[in-house]
Amino acid sequence: METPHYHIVVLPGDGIGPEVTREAVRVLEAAAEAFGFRLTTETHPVGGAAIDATGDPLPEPVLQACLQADAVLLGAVGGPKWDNLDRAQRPEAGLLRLRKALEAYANLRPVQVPEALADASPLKREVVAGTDLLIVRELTGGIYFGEPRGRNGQMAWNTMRYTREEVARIARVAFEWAKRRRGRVASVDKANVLEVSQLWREVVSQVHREEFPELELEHFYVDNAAMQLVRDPRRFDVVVTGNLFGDILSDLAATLPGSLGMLPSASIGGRVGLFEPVHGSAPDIAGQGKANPLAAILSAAMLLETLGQEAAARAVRQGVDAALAEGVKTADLCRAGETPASTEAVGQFIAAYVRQQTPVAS
Ligand SMILES: NC(=O)C1=CN([C@@H]2O[C@H](COP(=O)(O)OP(=O)(O)OC[C@H]3O[C@@H](n4cnc5c(N)ncnc54)[C@H](O)[C@@H]3O)[C@@H](O)[C@H]2O)C=CC1
Ligand SMILES: CC(C)CC(=O)C(=O)O
Ligand SMILES: [Mg+2]
Repeated sequence: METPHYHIVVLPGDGIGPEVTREAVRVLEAAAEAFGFRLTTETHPVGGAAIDATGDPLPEPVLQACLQADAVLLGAVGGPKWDNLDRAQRPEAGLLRLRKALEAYANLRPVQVPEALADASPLKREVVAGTDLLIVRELTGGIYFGEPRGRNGQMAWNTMRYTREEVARIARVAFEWAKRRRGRVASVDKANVLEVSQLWREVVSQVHREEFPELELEHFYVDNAAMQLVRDPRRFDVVVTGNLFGDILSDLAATLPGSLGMLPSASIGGRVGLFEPVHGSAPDIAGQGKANPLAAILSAAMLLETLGQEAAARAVRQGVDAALAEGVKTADLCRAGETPASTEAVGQFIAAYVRQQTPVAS
């Protein structure tokens, strides 16, 4: 059989983006070696780095490279240096344009609390231990993209807008994942106030009734969902919600494993998937070798899975578990008295672990 070959575009971005992406690429290269596939990478600037190089946060050649790749691995964009630019010129605008151009409308954000992290959470161990939920966030619609938008001297305005089709397709993604998991979907909206949420609720209910009646569906208002997520996270299996609510709830959910540095994501829907940690560029710790690379490494595991390299993805996840079990972890996960490992040391540990794995004979 011909050796599979994957071409990955790597967009390190800004702040800790390059630091965590370097470790994710190290682990991907180890996986290719151990599991017998070919991996080539091509690295481009995005966000602030691209603004500095070209004046544009998503230069056209970078976008074209992404559209032609097998997958895109991104670090994070943004930082104080670019905070005073007009909205459309900011690093974040480049990322939003990339998501839209890739038609990556479904953002999958798994949140798990492995045993080794139950004490890293600011919440009680008995509340968080064993949490295993999946946030399915709509990524190319809602208030981040709605028109009209703008500002004048006296006011500013944005539009939260969803079509029936946009809601139905993200609802289907959530129900399909629930089928493969524990069969429960929680849909989050603000239907007691917003028309757009009333439509959201109506369409999610219709997709449930007509296409997935065997699954369980609950509706939550977003304020209550935020409270329930920290009060009793294990009640959730799949959580489906819009762009803004999903953005906020996923950072909130990072308190469950104890750090934003633990949450990976996959953004899918178009031909090319985009894989990136949930966190941002963390300017407060950039350049210090402190950043937790696990969110980026787990995003690389999601990339491998999406490309059909399930065994390699499993080995990467086991490598992450092994690092945590052995206490090879960055400062954000350490309790008093524990010695933190550097970003690089964590990546090296997991790459070495993956290299030792023997693929299952096919
Ligand atoms: N996908 C992306 O590229 C995103 C970019 N941003 C941008 O990032 C910049 C900073 O935004 P913030 O609100 O500070 O959010 P942030 O996610 O960068 O940081 C929030 C807090 O979490 C910590 N943190 C984040 N990732 C970490 C990691 N891997 N290891 C250890 N600690 C970690 C940071 O040190 C900070 O205290 C802004 O310009 C923002 O627009 C924010 C979120 C997503
Ligand atoms: C455009 C990004 C900065 C939005 C964000 O925080 C995210 O996607 O998690
Ligand atoms: Mg966010």
